[in-house]
Amino acid sequence: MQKPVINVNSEIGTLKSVLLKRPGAEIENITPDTMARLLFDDIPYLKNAQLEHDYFAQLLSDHDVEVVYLDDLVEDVFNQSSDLKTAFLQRFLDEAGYGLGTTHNALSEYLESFTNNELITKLYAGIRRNELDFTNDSLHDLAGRDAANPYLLNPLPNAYFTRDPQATIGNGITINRMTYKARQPESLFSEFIIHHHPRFTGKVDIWRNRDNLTRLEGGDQLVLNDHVLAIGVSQRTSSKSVEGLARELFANPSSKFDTIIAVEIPHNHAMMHLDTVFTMINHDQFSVFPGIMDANGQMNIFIMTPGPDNTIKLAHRNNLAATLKEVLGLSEIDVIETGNGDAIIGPREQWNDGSNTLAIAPGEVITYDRNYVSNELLRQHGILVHEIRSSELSRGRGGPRCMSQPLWREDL
Ligand SMILES: NC(=O)NCCC[C@H](N)C(=O)O
Repeated sequence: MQKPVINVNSEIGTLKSVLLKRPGAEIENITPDTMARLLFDDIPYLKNAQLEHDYFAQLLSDHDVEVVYLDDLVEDVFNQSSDLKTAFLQRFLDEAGYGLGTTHNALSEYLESFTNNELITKLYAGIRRNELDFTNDSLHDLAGRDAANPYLLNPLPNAYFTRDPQATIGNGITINRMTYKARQPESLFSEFIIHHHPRFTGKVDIWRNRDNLTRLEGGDQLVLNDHVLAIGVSQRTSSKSVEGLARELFANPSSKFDTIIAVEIPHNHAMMHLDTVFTMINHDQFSVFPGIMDANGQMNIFIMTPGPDNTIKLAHRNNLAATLKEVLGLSEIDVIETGNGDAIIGPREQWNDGSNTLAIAPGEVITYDRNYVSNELLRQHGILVHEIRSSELSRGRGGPRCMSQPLWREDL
């Protein structure tokens, strides 16, 4: 492996480079009827969502963070090679259920008629059934047809949550098999740029690839330090994936990771990933939503470490703070409760991603402005908090950590 191009050995090291996706036309293809399966609870107003996102990007740039747009990287590769573009389109259509037949041919021809920039916008935005005029005379298409769906190609409105389709860990990455159909195409883009963009080709360890059939999402993958990960066992990440990743990381000589804490959280939409209820904000400070614990403050946590002959040792724990102290070698930690642990404010602010902080340096975070109780509490605990506007972005149920994929953090 050459000089690394990805370096993420913590959740808090000074952020130097990050992958974003600005919300685009895909947001305007959410309707009340499709909202639930597209994993939205409301329809954001695109113009303001973009303004809010641009503000987020500007704040990052102002702090010396390189902002890289995922779709720009895809376009770079399309511009370099029309063969790679065609192969990508074929795979995209194949996974959408149009491997061959009349619809495949019509869609292919339609997509190839755009400039590369427009094409990428289109792939994210989706294609409506009535956008193309063709006669469907293929059994292949008739069999797989879902006439109730207004789209031939579904929009990908969750693409601005760049945290989830892949996850950077150390000098490598996992390219994730997403849980729901609504998000599965997103990691095709990640796979494409990691394999083909000159910034990454041959320079990144791929810890786990997209061909795995068990679900894994980046919102559940937290890099606590240069050898310890926390991974949520959640609505989106299965225990099988956590074990598979542990096997890979423990056995691969390029990996320094030797401890994974698998943290079981409730399986629901309000807290679909571990980072919606738990983030690291300083060496010894964490934001936690207490609703993930039972009335006695307990939960299911498994510490995984390498055993003899490629086995994995499992140790059960039930207290999050005690487990963090144990695996991070800390004598004390500061657990800051979302909404100050209040029975109403806590769940309200968690719903709008009050726990989902993005650390840009130790003790310095970006949060949504609407979570003012949690933000004030963070300040009282000595954290430097930068607030971003959040009326529209929050409607997709993800916050600053969800909207960002670090590519480089300074080592601690
Ligand atoms: N890491 C995150 O928690 N990402 C937020 C993803 C929200 C998106 N609407 C989803 O349900 O997948």
